[in-house]
Amino acid sequence: MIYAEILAGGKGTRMGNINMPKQFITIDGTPIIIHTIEKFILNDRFEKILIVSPKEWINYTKDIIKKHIGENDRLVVVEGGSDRNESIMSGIHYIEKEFGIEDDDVIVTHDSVRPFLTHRIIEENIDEVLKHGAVDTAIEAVDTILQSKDGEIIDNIPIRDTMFQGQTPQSFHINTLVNHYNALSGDEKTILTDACKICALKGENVKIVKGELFNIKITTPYDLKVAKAILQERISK
Ligand SMILES: Nc1ccn([C@@H]2O[C@H](COP(=O)(O)OP(=O)(O)OP(=O)(O)O)[C@@H](O)[C@H]2O)c(=O)n1
Ligand SMILES: O=P(O)(O)OC[C@@H](O)[C@@H](O)[C@@H](O)CO
Repeated sequence: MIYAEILAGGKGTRMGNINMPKQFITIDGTPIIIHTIEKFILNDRFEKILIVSPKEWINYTKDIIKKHIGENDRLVVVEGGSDRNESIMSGIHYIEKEFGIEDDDVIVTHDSVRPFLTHRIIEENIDEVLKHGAVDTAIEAVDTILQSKDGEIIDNIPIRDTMFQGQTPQSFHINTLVNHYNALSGDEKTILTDACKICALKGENVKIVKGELFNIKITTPYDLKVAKAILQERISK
């Protein structure tokens, strides 16, 4: 089976002083998370689309889905976890409990706050994850990337042609992801900034799907302004 999991379990602290997690802020009258869910609903290859939300926002999430999308049997709201990867696992536990997990079951995970992903990106994630254990979405680095441990002195300037910037979706054979995650040490878990790193750390080949420059993650108030501009100028169409 092919599942989608939209990650909305975060609080959005870098967005500053807001009265709700950033995924619920509206752009053009529609909450960011709804813009994102709408992209996934359009793809009928997903059996279920899980949305992980903070415990205290579950009812609110269900309410706005009802208001903007209506009843949809494929959408399921699940409680998130203490960090991003724990939220992914929380969705997977739900799948295991409700449906069981077969070796060929795959999951396409995506940040709720990246509403500008395209149909092509979703389709390529599905096609590639059916062939590989793990898939990341990335764009070629435009700037030269500097490496510095102390933020003062440059240690290394890697060859730019080999540098990419990771986005989401990130897609996995569910059992592969769970096995690698469970094999991580506590120290390894602390350095994770995404789920593909779980697989990369454990030697799994992670296939790259081409992302888009406009597939931004809305993290700060600046990103919110950029997101409004992307929508108004129809840059992501
Ligand atoms: N426990 C968590 C933490 C994050 N996320 C989700 O992961 C995505 C990317 O994370 P990020 O942008 O860091 O979101 P927040 O953790 O909400 O932001 P901040 O770090 O500023 O608090 C977001 O859609 C967020 O809701 C999640 O599902 N569960
Ligand atoms: O919470 P952070 O903003 O550090 O990380 C989020 C990331 O995991 C994710 O959105 C992609 O950027 C993956 O590369």
